[in-house]
Amino acid sequence: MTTHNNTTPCIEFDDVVAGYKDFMILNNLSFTVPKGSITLLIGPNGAGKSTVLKTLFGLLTPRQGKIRLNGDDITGATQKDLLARGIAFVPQGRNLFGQLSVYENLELGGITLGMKTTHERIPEVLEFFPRVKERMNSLASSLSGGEQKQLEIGRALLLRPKVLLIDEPSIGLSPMVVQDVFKLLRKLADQGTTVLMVEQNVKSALKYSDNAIALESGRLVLYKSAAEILADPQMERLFLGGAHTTTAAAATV
Ligand SMILES: Nc1ncnc2c1ncn2[C@@H]1O[C@H](COP(=O)(O)OP(=O)(O)OP(=O)(O)O)[C@@H](O)[C@H]1O
Repeated sequence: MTTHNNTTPCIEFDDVVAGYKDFMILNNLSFTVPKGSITLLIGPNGAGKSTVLKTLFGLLTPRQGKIRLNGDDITGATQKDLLARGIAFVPQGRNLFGQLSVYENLELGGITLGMKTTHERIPEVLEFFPRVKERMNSLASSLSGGEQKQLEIGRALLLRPKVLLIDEPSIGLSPMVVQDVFKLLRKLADQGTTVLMVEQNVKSALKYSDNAIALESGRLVLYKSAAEILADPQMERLFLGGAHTTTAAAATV
């Protein structure tokens, strides 16, 4: 949680409807994510949090509405275009090539950059993760869960993303490693990266976030600053997975 006052919109969802085949998950969803902030997506299982990230990363095409990045319409843009515009996605779970080395996994992350740039950037990314750096030549599958997640984040950082989408980074990590991941995200946001994160570990994540958006059935039910939520005596209800609060009606959207 910081005292960021930057309200320049980076990501805008404008009346977005999106889903799988004929089943719509996001229902007329509108919100704005300010530049250089960490915004946390919260809500019960199946609310559509991951679907927001997937839609933003071009894995789903909105059926209706607009998505904008720094004012540019990116609705329906290809993943290649979105990567070129600086959007990186760290999905839920493990997404490494276990039988390749740590270094080779990083090389693959830089495939759109070309090998020269990738090799220049790998050392700078590894500076964020000293333990991963020590294991540079080990198989990715031999890293601990926390180190593997750090490597995945490092692979995304190779692209020097302007927007980092990250889905449940804390899964399978010890509380201390989770704090390290959140601290790193905070540092990146303070340097200007816009972070949109899905995280079940709400209370802990809020401490490092600027704003939170609560979804229910693909609809926005609350948009508040992290500070306000943390100070709200009813906030525990959010952490139990139900985003219905009496504050929802008064939410600032
Ligand atoms: N590939 C898919 N095909 C069809 N339905 C899907 C697909 N992926 C997700 N869904 C459905 O979309 C809905 C929203 O899923 P989503 O993963 O966005 O929820 P979430 O809020 O991230 O939930 P969780 O906290 O459980 O991860 C769920 O009902 C889910 O079953």
